[in-house]
Amino acid sequence: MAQISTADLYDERGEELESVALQFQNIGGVTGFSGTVRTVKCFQDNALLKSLLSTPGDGAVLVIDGGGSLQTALVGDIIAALAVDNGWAGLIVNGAIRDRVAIGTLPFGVKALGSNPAKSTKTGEGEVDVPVEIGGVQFLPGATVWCDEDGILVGF
Ligand SMILES: O=C([O-])CC(=O)C(=O)O
Repeated sequence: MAQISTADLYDERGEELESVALQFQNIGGVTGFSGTVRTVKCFQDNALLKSLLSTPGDGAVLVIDGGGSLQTALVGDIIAALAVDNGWAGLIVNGAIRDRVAIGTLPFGVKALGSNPAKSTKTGEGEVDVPVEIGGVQFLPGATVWCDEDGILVGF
């Protein structure tokens, strides 16, 4: 069954939920997705998120706070396919991705600010499952996030 639209969910529960006004692009092959929030905070370096997406996702959505940098891609088609194989529901990337066309064929939700063919560094620097803020909205690990073409809602 299709998930409830974010607009209908907002009408039901708006006061309890936060809505992200920052405009993300819908890049994945699935646009409506939801799940428990997990987080990674990293800057132009994607080794940490790759290792996390190599572990079981159990239907969670990984919120990647790349500081809004569009200088390098944090996710490409290989990492996105890894996430699909490990049972993640989707990614919200406060930053750039690459391999946009290939990611669009995956049965997977990917929202990102944009794309850039330049790759990220691979030092592993960053933090996992810390609170992150995107567009003025806090994402706490363990919260629930709902995404579709209209936007992103987060709450409990
Ligand atoms: O390796 C990277 O930096 C990301 C990438 O291109 C991929 O996931 O395909």
